[in-house]
Amino acid sequence: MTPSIAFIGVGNMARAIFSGLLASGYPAEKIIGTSRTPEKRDYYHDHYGIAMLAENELAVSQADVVVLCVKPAQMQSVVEDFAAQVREDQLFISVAAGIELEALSRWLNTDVAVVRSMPNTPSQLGAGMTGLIANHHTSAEQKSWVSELFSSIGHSVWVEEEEHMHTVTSLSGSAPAYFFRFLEAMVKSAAAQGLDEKTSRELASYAMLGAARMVIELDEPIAQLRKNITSPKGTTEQALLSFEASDIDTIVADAMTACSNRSKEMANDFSVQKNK
Ligand SMILES: NC(=O)C1=CN([C@@H]2O[C@H](COP(=O)(O)OP(=O)(O)OC[C@H]3O[C@@H](n4cnc5c(N)ncnc54)[C@H](O)[C@@H]3O)[C@@H](O)[C@H]2O)C=CC1
Ligand SMILES: O=C(O)[C@@H]1CCC=N1
Repeated sequence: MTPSIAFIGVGNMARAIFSGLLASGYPAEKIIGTSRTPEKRDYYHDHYGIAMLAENELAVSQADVVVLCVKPAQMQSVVEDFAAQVREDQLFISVAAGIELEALSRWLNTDVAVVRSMPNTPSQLGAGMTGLIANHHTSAEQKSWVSELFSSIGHSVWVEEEEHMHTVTSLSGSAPAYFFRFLEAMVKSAAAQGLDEKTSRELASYAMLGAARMVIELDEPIAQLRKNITSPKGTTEQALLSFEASDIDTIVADAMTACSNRSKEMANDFSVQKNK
């Protein structure tokens, strides 16, 4: 039987996941969303055909699987508000950055299966990448169902150590924004060279997509793929020399470290020590 899934907090990430699920054939009548805003409830019901409820408690009581999609700062009060409704046969999946399994289990206050995920917004096109880790109440069967769920909207990877979720956040959860920022800079530079935005956007984004596909589909080191484009005394060499002059490794490492560090700070804010 297809499990019913409740999305608590319907914003960017919840919409990305359930629209990906619907596109992959998940039945709309098995999806519930919650929102406190009547207009948003009407909109999501009308556009996606899913049930939209005002009460998180009611949605949780009707679901087999609950996907927690509110912002990290809201998570504790949202979860504690419905914790009395939780049944031990349910499965909870959090998408929140920085919130550890221990904190989620503490707020749920029941020996229930909890999966911490770090998805990304390309999930809405079936092109997502999600990092996953589960608590010890999660059965092998539940983990396999979660793998299938996230595979229907892209790819997923289980990590061994919860600490690795900080790195996952900086590598795939937040990373689409880095690539958008890179594209924005490219389109801006092309405009300065006189090319219109629509044409620049198409040229640069297909170059990005093609490069990503080469990394994924060809079994070659990334550095070799780069070298294959870089003719001695050619054009690419000049662009890459410019990146090296700006110390691209440091620019990227600093950004990824800042991202992971913020995730660690958020974990610390909700840790058991801090909440004693
Ligand atoms: N946006 C992204 O690319 C990613 C986001 N995440 C995680 O997803 C979660 C949500 O992020 P976004 O979707 O970007 O934020 P968002 O602000 O778009 O969505 C959160 C939604 O929760 C709703 N909400 C707040 N309190 C509520 C309550 N008591 N009951 C019901 N709904 C409530 C808000 O109205 C909002 O629509 C965060 O925890 C974030 O860390 C994870 C990976 C990627
Ligand atoms: O910026 C954030 O906190 C969320 C988590 C990963 C992507 N967006």
